[in-house]
Amino acid sequence: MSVQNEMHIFSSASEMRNWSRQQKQKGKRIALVPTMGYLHEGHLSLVEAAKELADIVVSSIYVNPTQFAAHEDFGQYPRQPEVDRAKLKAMGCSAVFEPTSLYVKVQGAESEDVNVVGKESMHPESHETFVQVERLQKPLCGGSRPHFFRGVATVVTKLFHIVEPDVAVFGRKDYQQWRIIERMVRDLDFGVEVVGMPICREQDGLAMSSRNARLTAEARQHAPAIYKALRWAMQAVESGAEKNPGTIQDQVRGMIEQAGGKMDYAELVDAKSLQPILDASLQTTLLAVAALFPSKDSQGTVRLIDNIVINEEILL
Ligand SMILES: Nc1ncnc2c1ncn2[C@@H]1O[C@H](COP(=O)(O)OP(=O)(O)OP(=O)(O)O)[C@@H](O)[C@H]1O
Ligand SMILES: CC(C)(CO)[C@@H](O)C(=O)[O-]
Ligand code: BAL
Repeated sequence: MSVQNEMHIFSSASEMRNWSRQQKQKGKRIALVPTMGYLHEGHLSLVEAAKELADIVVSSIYVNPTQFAAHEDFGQYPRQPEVDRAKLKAMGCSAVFEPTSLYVKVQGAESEDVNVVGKESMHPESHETFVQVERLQKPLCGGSRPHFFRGVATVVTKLFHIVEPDVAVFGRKDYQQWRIIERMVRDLDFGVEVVGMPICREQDGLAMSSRNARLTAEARQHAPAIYKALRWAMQAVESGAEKNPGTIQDQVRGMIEQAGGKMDYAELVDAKSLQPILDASLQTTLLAVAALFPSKDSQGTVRLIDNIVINEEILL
């Protein structure tokens, strides 16, 4: 543990938990903002929201191997811990949890976490307990990243057990992730309130994402087409001009592909159940997309996700 200008930095789970418990004994309410680092304004908006919801904000920075498959960008994921710490300190975070690993290796094993590649995700063979949110994890990102939400739910469970927050703040850019954590907390009786905050965007509409830093200059210029397509769809449904999910999905795909994106998916689903819909005008609808744009690193592509909620007032 170290203290940088009053901000505590923990790498050990037990030290983190002890500190959290001490704060609770003093009557403090704790908010957790889980991240994978390389922080931008989107992350900082979550910290800002967390400050309003609790007395103390803890942020975690951990690029979690179990939510990556071997062929994905775990190695290329951008990292800048010193800069991140300075940003969190400036935002008034009280503590940062930065574990080196959250997955226990068999004593004496030679390999590091990321060198032991499971069939679907990266974790040491010695780790065998996972949390799965059965139905919500399947559609959208679960289609092309079948390992992903199992890794997310498992690591968020661990973070909740270590930090023991009263409230945890997530971004709705990762809309499916937010819904999955909400459901996990409800189904498994975690005593944590889950809050989802709106998407922060760059001036040209591109959703802020740590992975934007990996885009080529040209791809960065073209990627705002994602948000333009989402806005077009929202306008088309809410004005009554279009309600057929298939037609809207095709248009959105076309607009993103024209900008050089390779589509993973563009889907209209019910905003709560994430199940396919027949008529976009009848319920609050999530239009979620994932598309690949060229990267400047050896991975070749960057997978960007974004979404828009249509007819939001129906759900409210
Ligand atoms: N643009 C954004 N607006 C609001 N919240 C965001 C935004 N980007 C990320 N978040 C939220 O920040 C938290 C941590 O996300 P993460 O560290 O993976 O950042 P990220 O920018 O989404 O990275 P990437 O998409 O490249 O993995 C998540 O709850 C995520 O939804
Ligand atoms: C929630 C999370 C920190 C779990 O690793 C990650 O999926 C993210 O940054 O969105
Ligand atoms: N925010 C999403 C984390 C991931 O793509 O692994």
